[in-house]
This record gives sequence, structure tokens and C-alpha cells, in this order.
Amino acid sequence: MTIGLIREGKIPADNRVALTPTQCKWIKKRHPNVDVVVQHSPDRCFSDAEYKRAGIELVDDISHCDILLGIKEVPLKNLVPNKTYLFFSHTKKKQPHNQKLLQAILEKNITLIDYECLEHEDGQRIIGFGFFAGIVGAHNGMMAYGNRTGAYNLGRVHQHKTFRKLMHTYFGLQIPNVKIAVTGSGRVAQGISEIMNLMQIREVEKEEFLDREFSYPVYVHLKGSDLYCHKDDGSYNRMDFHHNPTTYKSLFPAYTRATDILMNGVYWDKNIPRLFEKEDVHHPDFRIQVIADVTDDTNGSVPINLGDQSIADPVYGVDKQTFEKTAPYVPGSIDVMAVGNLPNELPRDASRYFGEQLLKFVLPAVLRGNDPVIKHATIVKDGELTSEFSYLEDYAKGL
Ligand SMILES: NC(=O)c1ccc[n+]([C@@H]2O[C@H](COP(=O)([O-])OP(=O)(O)OC[C@H]3O[C@@H](n4cnc5c(N)ncnc54)[C@H](O)[C@@H]3O)[C@@H](O)[C@H]2O)c1
Repeated sequence: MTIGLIREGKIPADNRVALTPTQCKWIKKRHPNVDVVVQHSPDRCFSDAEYKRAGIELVDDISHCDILLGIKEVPLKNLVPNKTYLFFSHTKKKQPHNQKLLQAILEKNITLIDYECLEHEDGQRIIGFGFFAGIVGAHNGMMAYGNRTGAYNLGRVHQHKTFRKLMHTYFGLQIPNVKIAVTGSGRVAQGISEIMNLMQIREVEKEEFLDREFSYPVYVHLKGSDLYCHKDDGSYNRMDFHHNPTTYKSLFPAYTRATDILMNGVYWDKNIPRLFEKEDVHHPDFRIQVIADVTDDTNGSVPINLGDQSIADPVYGVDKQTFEKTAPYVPGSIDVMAVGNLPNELPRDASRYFGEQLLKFVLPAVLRGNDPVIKHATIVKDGELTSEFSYLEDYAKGL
């Protein structure tokens, strides 16, 4: 079997990759019947030369490969007929901008396995970039607070080649006595907590966080039952919340009066209550000055997320009275950091982390063949929608 790492074709080109040179080398050594080739790319965070040094063949033509690994949506013209692809297709929610992509995949008799649909038995996602989104998002949130208050100065993540180098810049950092709320229970929240700990910000209990001030910087980590309760009886049941989110309400408004910085990493869709409502901002005790919205849905769990910024310019202000977008760090506004491709600021670490999960959980299942995990994540098999994704039929027909 030959695995091919494709060149990212989406514009602007994504610099991440599914497997690092060392991981490719490891596969070849561990599985002598598997070959790995890499399509030339000028944009990847690991250069062609690094793959070559690891003994990996570089190619332009990938038509001899059995399995093609990418990251983002593959441009229609690049899709090779009759192949098996793994990438993030962003089609499972019938996203309008990717309708033509799914149609082309069907027409070209392709098999599409979507990373986003790879799940453990209990429904938890197997693979994702969330951890490094949390790392970069938390750094940017702390950077924004430093810029707003002038209390300290943090540079940009992408100025450092690796996470290890970034960590060293936190040495001696003097953070004032801020109170930070971290929300979420997945990889993003894990990444945010990592930065909190590296910056030696101390975790405290929620009651304490709500009731008192501290003479050192603190954070509270709020997960499912801390954030939501049933509207009728105040209870929380995870499965019930996932299935009937509209019957729940948010408990976060109390925290808006005790929090200086919100680091948001919750999973959200339009049926899940927002953390707080826009009107809460007008409450005289609303205290939040900076929001790092790593979840990043426009008008989503954070109602004053006014849309995406770029890595180059990650923060904007939101006027507390009019909710208009302003320049960042001006009086009377809240700073919002909202970027949809945060892991691209640390692409080498993010790729390594992604590749490790791929090697641990996905590659063995691919090699075994006929594996339920892969079956469950296969949206299209040989040009036909699988039964699990038959609900996409109308979308695939262009209706
Ligand atoms: N800005 C960025 O660059 C960026 C990058 C990665 C992820 N994200 C976003 O951050 C959010 C969190 O991502 P993550 O990587 O931590 O996810 P994850 O899959 O690691 O964790 C998601 C958590 O949400 C819970 N969950 C799953 N389905 C749910 C449902 N239907 N209702 C309620 N809760 C549910 C799970 O139990 C899990 O604890 C997502 O919205 C994701 O799109 C943003």
C-alpha cells in the first residue's frame, strides 16, 4: 500500500500536514509493506528537504497512491478519480460552500473518509487540532489583556518556530491579579489550561472564584455541569444535554461579574444556549474585558463575536453600548480574539500532534481494513454516499 501526503491546494495555502518526516519514516520502518510518498510543496511547515533527509520520496504525480492524506478541502481540479482520501471536507453539516466538492467526489468515484467523523465508541472525536488552537488562543488572549492594560508585553506566537521556544518566553512574565474563566471540556480547553499552568496562573474552585478576590492571578475551569443546567429542575445529564440542549440554560452569567478574561473552548451549535446574552454586557457589574473565543462561531456561544479575524490581525474591539466593531484596546469596548485557523501559528507542533493521533488510532484501523471506526467516518464509498450519510442526498444532488 502507498500513502501519499498531498500538497494543500486551498487558497490561502494551509501550512499544516498530516504526518511529519519522522512519522513517515516511522511508518515505513514499522510497516515494511507500506510506502509513504510526499507531494512537493513550497508552503508546508516541514520543507521538502526535511522529508528527503528522512528518506521519504518526493513526487509530483500522486496517481499511483492508494490513500491520499490532506488537511483542508481539496480543490475540485486536484481530485484524482477512484482514490481514497482523508481530509476535513466540511460537508457533513451541508455547508453550502462545499456542496460542489461533495458532488465532484461522487462523480469521480472517490472514497472520502472525513477526519471530523472519526469517533471513539462513545462519540468522542479521535483526531483534531484543538489542543494547539487552545495553546495559541490562550496566548493571544493573554497578549490582548497585556496590550489593553499595559501591564506586560507578550509577542506573537508565530514569531517562534516551536511550542518549546514559545514556552521559554514566559519566564519572568509578571501577570497582575486577573481572574480568568476557561470554558469547555475538549482538546481546546486542555490547550488553554496548559498555557494557564505554564504562565503559573493558579486554578481555583468555582465558589471561590465567584466570591472573592486574590492577590495572584487565578483561573477557573468550567465544564458541562458548571456551565449549563436543566431549565426545569436545575439538573445536568451529559447525554440528555447533548440530545436536548434547548431544554438547558447557561449558568455563565454569574461569572461575567467575576471574570476579567474569558477563554472560550466549548463545543457549540445553534441549539445550545449561549454563555451569556448581549444584554448582559450592559449590566453595570459586567466585568469581562478580553475574550479569547477559540470556539469562534460568529454570534455563537459568545454573542459579541462579530466574525473572524486573521492570524496577522487577531483582535478587535466591540463597543459595549452599540456592539459595533472598534479598534482593539480602546476605552468602552471589549477585546475579542477570534481566529478560525489558530493552529497555523504553531504548525509544526500542531502537525506532529495530529500525526501522533493518526498513527495511534487511525492508521492501524485503515491497515486492518473493514474497520467500524473507518466505516463510520466514510461519507462516500467508491462514488456512493454511505448509508450513514444518506441524509446528504439532497445536498449532493444540488437541491
Ligand atoms: N479557532 C480555531 O482555530 C479552532 C480550532 C479547533 C477547534 N475549534 C473549535 O473549538 C471547539 C471545541 O473543539 P475541541 O477540539 O475542544 O473539541 P473536542 O472534540 O476535543 O471536544 C468537544 C467537547 O464537547 C463535547 N461535545 C461533543 N458533542 C457535543 C454536543 N452535541 N453537545 C454538547 N457538547 C458536546 C464533548 O463531550 C467534548 O468534551 C469546537 O467548536 C471547534 O470547532 C476552533
